[in-house]
Amino acid sequence: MKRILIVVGSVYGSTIQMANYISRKLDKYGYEAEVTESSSLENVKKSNLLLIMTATTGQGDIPQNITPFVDEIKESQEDLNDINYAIISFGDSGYGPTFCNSGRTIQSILENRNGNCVIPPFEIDTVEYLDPEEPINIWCENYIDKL
Ligand SMILES: Cc1cc2nc3c(=O)[nH]c(=O)nc-3n(C[C@H](O)[C@H](O)[C@H](O)COP(=O)(O)O)c2cc1C
Repeated sequence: MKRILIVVGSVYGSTIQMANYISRKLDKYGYEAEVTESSSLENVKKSNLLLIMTATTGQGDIPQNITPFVDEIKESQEDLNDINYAIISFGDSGYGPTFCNSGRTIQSILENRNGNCVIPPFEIDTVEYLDPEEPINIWCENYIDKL
């Protein structure tokens, strides 16, 4: 069974709700998903896929709850070619140039460490959806078979 580690960056909790929602869906598809707000490279290596789901805070900043995790990846000297990852970002287009910047920053850190991006970065403009689960359903329809 494929293990998926979902690391969530959130300030107000809505991204955690979406992570729990996707986790339940992944379980139904036969994956073993774990949702966490704090993880480590060691944990990532025990999983088949690292799925980062993150909000953006401040002016394009990464939520504090995942900065230790992101810093560990950034400061690691390892080649992370064995690590498969995907990123789903949540933001608000009203923030203009910093829209979903947290996900973009993490994407570039993982690219620099040579991680293996298995699904194109997916950016959700939360103000576009009345039903917050809708973009998650779209992501699953498009990509679940690529996990
Ligand atoms: C103080 C504050 C700053 C924000 N800054 C940004 C930003 O720079 N870029 C962006 O795309 N969204 C920004 N957002 C929107 C959040 O990323 C978005 O609402 C997200 O869904 C919140 O997720 P959470 O409930 O998990 O924290 C900001 C929201 C707040 C309240």
